[in-house]
Amino acid sequence: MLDRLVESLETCPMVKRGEYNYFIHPITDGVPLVEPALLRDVCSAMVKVLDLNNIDKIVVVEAMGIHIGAVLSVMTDIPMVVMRKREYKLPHEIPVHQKTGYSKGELYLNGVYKGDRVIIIDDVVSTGGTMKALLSALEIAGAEIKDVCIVIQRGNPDIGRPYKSLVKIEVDDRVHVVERFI
Ligand SMILES: O=P(O)(O)OC[C@H]1O[C@H](OP(=O)(O)OP(=O)(O)O)[C@H](O)[C@@H]1O
Ligand SMILES: Nc1nc2[nH]cnc2c(=O)[nH]1
Repeated sequence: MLDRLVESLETCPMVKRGEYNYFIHPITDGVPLVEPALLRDVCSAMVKVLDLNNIDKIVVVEAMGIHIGAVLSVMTDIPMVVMRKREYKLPHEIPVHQKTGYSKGELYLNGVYKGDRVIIIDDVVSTGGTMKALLSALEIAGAEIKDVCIVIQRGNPDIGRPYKSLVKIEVDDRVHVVERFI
């Protein structure tokens, strides 16, 4: 099920972002082309890995969680919430600070309320900064986090709670897939 993901990761191009070795891949960048079969493989694997019983909302973070969340939402009929990089100043909007290995900024959560049973999905976890920001916003909202699944785990980042991933990679001058969880 994940052969296409593994093969495309092991052959994807790398660039430097400062001192950070950044891999460029369709799932994490939408570049150069997102093949439907790859997206289908990833979301089918997520359906197998995630506990989808009694879930109110799928929560993703702008930007490269959106395409995965959209496909999963259509597959499961569970609505999706997108945590944005732009504020809307809606009532109950929750702002948090995001820091990754190469960037920082603000994230704004709307549309999640006390008692919502949510799952979190994202394309990659590296320093864990984005997940920690999202988790803190969901805690403020009073949501119940039922499961977390991230497509690509880069190293062993701690996000302050257990999470699932489909593949684990190590990155030097190229990507090495060191584990596949399904
Ligand atoms: O574990 P971390 O170090 O936080 O890195 C993981 C995050 O990095 C990317 O987000 P980013 O906001 O950089 O880019 P995007 O807008 O292309 O998703 C990616 O989509 C993850 O959310
Ligand atoms: N595409 C991509 N996204 C990331 N987010 C955090 N690290 C990376 C990376 O190396 N590549």
